[in-house]
Amino acid sequence: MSIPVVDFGAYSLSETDVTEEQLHSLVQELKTAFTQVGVVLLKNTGITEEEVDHVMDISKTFFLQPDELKQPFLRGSFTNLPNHGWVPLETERLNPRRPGDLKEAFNIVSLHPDIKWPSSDPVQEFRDVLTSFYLRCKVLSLRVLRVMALSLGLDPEVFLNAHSLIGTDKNGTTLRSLCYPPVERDKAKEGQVRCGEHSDYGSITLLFQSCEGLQVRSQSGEFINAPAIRGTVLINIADLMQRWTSDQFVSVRHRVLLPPVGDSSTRQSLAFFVHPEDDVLITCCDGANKYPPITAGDYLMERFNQSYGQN
Ligand SMILES: O=C(O)CCC(=O)C(=O)O
Ligand SMILES: [Fe+2]
Repeated sequence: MSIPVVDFGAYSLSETDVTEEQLHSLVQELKTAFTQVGVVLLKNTGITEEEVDHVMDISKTFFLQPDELKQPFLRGSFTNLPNHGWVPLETERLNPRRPGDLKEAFNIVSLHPDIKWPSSDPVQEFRDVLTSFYLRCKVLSLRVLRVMALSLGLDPEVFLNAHSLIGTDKNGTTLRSLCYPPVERDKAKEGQVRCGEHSDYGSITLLFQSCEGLQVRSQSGEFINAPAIRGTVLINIADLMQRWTSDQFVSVRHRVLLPPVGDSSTRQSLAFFVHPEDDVLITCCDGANKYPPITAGDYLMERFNQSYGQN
């Protein structure tokens, strides 16, 4: 298996007039990718390498600060936003059978003006840079969701209607900036990895990577290295979308292992996890009733409890 690369230029963020013909060809390409592989690399989306670099640079500056400066933003300390904030090293297990993941993260779930942001001298730009990137990812996601609905012969608005409150506390969509620090092999615990194997929880995920390291599991069960091509965004189907489409779109398991011995580099990535509104009831879109209806919010809480060792 290899990950298909699709040119999204005709419907990129800077394009306002996509023709029927161009849209039709994107619909076909994304249908093949999402029904057969579950993942695609999109190029020419309108989100530039420079934008991604800028978000990664300011994020790295934040992560390199001492923990006591990050502590006030700890995940779990924001009222009504259980997933918002800083996730320290080794506190999350995306595969609950492994030790804590060797990664640090910052999750942005809501853009509400009252939320407090890191703003000390070296990270004064953090809020503006991450907010504008969040909004760019939101627009791209909505374009992709439209193409996805068309590819299943559905009303083009069907997924969009369930994603109209992205960036508010009624919707779980999250921009997560991830940082995988250099690994000291002799200190790593048995079975510990950078990011345990898992599938994502929501509709789709957009992923920007600084370098290779991500592995994606093919439908036949082997893990393959995902290329990190500058200027592209990797988009994968997540579990709720698979359920919503009665398994027509397939979500993919993926992971980030430890780097090879002797490689002491830092890895960074930016993941935009797209979710429907919390109160949207997800029922199979083809009427098949293959899975019982569940609200997007209940489904998400169930999955978080597994990753943070509760339940
Ligand atoms: O960092 C990566 O490349 C993958 C991160 C990921 O899969 C996740 O946080 O869900
Ligand atoms: Fe993931």
